[in-house]
Amino acid sequence: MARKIGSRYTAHRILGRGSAGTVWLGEGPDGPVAIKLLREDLASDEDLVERFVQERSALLCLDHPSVVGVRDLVVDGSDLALVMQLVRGTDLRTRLEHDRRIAPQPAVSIAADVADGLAAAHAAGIVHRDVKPENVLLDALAPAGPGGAPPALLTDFGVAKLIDSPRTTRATSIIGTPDYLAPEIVEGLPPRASVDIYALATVLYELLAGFTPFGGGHPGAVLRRHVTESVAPLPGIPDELWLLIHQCLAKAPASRLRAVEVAARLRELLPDLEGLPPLDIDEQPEDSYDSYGSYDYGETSGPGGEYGSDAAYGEGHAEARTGGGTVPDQHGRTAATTAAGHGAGRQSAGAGHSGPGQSGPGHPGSGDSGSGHGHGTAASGRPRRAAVPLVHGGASPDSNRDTHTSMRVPGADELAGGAHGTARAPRAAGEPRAGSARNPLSAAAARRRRIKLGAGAAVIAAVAGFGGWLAASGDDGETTQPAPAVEHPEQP
Ligand SMILES: Nc1ncnc2c1ncn2[C@@H]1O[C@H](COP(=O)(O)OP(=O)(O)OP(=O)(O)O)[C@@H](O)[C@H]1O
Repeated sequence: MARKIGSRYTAHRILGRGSAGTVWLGEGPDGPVAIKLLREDLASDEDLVERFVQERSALLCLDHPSVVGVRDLVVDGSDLALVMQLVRGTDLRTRLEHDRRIAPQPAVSIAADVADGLAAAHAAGIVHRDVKPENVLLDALAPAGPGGAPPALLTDFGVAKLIDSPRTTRATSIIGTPDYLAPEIVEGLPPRASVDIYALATVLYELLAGFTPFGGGHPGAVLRRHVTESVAPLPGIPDELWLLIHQCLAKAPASRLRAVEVAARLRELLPDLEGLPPLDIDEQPEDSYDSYGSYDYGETSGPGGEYGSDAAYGEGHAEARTGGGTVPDQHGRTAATTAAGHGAGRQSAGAGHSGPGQSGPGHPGSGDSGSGHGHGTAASGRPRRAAVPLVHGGASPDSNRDTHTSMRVPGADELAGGAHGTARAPRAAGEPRAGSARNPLSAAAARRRRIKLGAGAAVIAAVAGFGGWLAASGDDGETTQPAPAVEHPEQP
């Protein structure tokens, strides 16, 4: 059923739903558009409406082929709407869930497009802060690029921050998508352009591997891994490509490349990746993951359940996010909004991309930990990462696709309790698990495994502390205004 949005737009039918609202196929004076109609509770938030209007010019000025253009912002009675360029296609999450893994050449082509979009945004002083497959749209009508990849466009600039309301924002809070959060955000530093690079590298890794490098299990465990764990090379990945991903996943923001460099380097790699099949990686959950005391998101309870409780998240102000719509599957991610941090100038705990125990770039297979990923799965019957339900009303029963979550930023001592220097090592399909009786390297591997289990015990203790860390916050953080939506990123 059609409805008017302001005086100039008509919304015809729902294209999909996200955490912030519903996206409609609409019509404006210049033709078809996509209209993101924000949730009523957001639209009735005066502070948010004010920020929405303040952001208007910044959002409207970003004009790039790899960025979904914002055409208009409409404030009309109880309607608050973002009018966008209509992209006819699908989002990258849907594609990934269908294909599970994407071959190197099209994956790199998609990532290069996103890097181009980020480069334009960063040059304009805008940090996205929510780079993830859901926010990458694939244009099915435009001519395909290398490896048949459709052109990719980054969307939702500034939206995550807009809905990050002041009353829920504390200097000590993290509000975000755990899988894609850069370590410095976990440590409470303000997000700079380099957080987008880290998230983009995470997305590229995920396209190639079928899972994110540090994801899986309890969100607290995911955050800890960003700070304390290194990532081992994906089996079979071309060295140059791994080098690039590894550099962009550096713990120290300054060690990461700038978006413009990432785009150029990715495009340079494209010819050599032609014809390569998707990586052959075993992504079954591994029992070693249990040593982290972690949980599969898919096993979390529904609204009001274990992870939906205020106690589990301390501050109890998580916002409901709705999902569903045209994207049929359920995910366990939350938008990467974050409170403006504090203590600028602090070093990342895991500073330096060649920290202790971290696998060096360009050494495929050198990771030595058997720690698994515990990842959920797509429509294939494998367990899935479902959402961490954090509902303050408004989420429909089938809409656990995305949530906002909020946690207290851990102290240095809390982070130091983690498994420093471990490298998560994905296995090639069919390769025996490290330390198993079938593994020809079993003596050394078994020794490492014992060490790992010892570390695991320490981690269980640390995670217990981490749980307290999650539960203990609430009144200790001073209430702050969120950082301005348009930032002036310090280029790494
Ligand atoms: N400009 C657009 N053109 C066409 N379809 C769009 C456009 N923007 C969003 N969509 C579709 O609308 C749906 C919801 O998008 P939305 O941005 O609200 O949520 P999301 O990004 O999937 O999740 P979240 O906002 O919770 O992170 C998605 O399926 C997306 O593919």
